[in-house]
Amino acid sequence: MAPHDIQALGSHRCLLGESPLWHPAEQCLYAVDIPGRQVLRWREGADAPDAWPQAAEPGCIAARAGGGLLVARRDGLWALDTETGAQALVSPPPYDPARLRFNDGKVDPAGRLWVGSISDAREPEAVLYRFDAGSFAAQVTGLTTSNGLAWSPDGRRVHWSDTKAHRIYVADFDVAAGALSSPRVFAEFSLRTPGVAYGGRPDGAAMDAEGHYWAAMFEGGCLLRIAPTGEVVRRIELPAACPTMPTFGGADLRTLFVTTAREKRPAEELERQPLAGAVLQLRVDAPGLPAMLTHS
Ligand SMILES: O=C1O[C@H](CS(=O)(=O)O)[C@@H](O)[C@H](O)[C@H]1O
Repeated sequence: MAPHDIQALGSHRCLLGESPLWHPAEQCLYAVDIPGRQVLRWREGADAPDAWPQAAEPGCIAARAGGGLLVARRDGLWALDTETGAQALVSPPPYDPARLRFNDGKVDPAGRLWVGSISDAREPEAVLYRFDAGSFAAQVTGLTTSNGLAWSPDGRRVHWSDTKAHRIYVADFDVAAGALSSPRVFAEFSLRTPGVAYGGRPDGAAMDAEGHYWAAMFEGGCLLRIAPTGEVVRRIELPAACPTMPTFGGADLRTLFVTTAREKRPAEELERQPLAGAVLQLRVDAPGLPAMLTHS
């Protein structure tokens, strides 16, 4: 694949794909379809993914050190045995599932799962949690759509976003303690303004080995590569208006896989953008950081 030759991974289309994960031990791609209520896995060369139906919307997944996945669903945190298909509740949710569900999540450099929630009514009642030793501890409150988690290559800075607020934040991170401090705005984007072209809002993200943060811009139809200073240094246009999250994969971690959404998009847009809902793939120069495994 030439640079910026953007293709769909097979013919599968998600309603709202999210949480792409290149499994470092299995060398294959996983993702979720949130409203489609499925965990998906693409094996090398397969057109259609394997699918594990879920009883509630899965917001994100993480690879477990002992094998299988953790699935953060509206109704709690679940273990999924990808060999047998068995599912077991690990923890109930730390919120009211009638109003919130889990959204973006990622494993920190010490193997703890961090996962945030999203408010169905898009009120600022969502929280970013750390899950460790069997319990959730709130780390950031007052969010609307917790998203965009990514650690710097040295593990000393953590980033997250609030999609509705159009902001990405950064904080110092103490790996041993699993604690963030000095949160500040990393990058911010214009809200929708009548008469002005809309650039989208920051959704899921991935970090490359050079310490640049890649943000999917929901309704902006692009990926942004953002330097550690917060400056946007590159923009890659995508053939889908609603990318939701990138992740680095392939043997050299230089293939960027990007989940996208087609749910609730206008019919004329879907006609113009037949790849909406696909997992997109493109080659990039700087490799990404491998996904961490969780010990939970
Ligand atoms: O449900 C979701 O939607 C949001 C986009 S928005 O909050 O509706 O603008 C997306 O960012 C999120 O990742 C997804 O889970």
